[in-house]
Amino acid sequence: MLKKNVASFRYAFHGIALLLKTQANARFHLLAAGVVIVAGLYLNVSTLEWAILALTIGSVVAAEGFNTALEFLTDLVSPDYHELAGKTKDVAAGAVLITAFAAIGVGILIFGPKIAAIVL
Ligand SMILES: Nc1ncnc2c1ncn2[C@@H]1O[C@H](COP(=O)(O)OP(=O)(O)OP(=O)(O)O)[C@@H](O)[C@H]1O
Repeated sequence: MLKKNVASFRYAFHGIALLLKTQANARFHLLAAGVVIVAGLYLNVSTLEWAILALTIGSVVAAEGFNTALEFLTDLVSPDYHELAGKTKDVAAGAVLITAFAAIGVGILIFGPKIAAIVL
């Protein structure tokens, strides 16, 4: 049982490594997450704000992961051109974009007033 759980974790971490190795977007999102964490430390965000930032970062990176998994699967099932394959990839990419827009909104709401207080 424990052996199986350890193996499942190993596969999952292999998936994360694959995501970062093959997807420039995922690496960019991780870099952006690093910038957000440094900014959060510098600007003293509250516990609730950290929780919102953690969920936001997680949702963007996870969406990128689902998108990549769908791309792999689509390329396997439909290596040749097919309208449905295109729609699948477009919708998956759109879902990532939605989370990215939401993340920008969260960033503005949390960091905007703190930056304004310093600058203005
Ligand atoms: N098999 C296919 N049939 C039809 N359209 C496809 C197919 N593969 C890709 N496309 C179209 O080309 C677009 C780009 O596909 P691609 O596989 O390069 O995805 P991508 O989002 O650029 O991936 P990556 O993150 O690897 O750069 C898709 O969003 C889709 O509109």
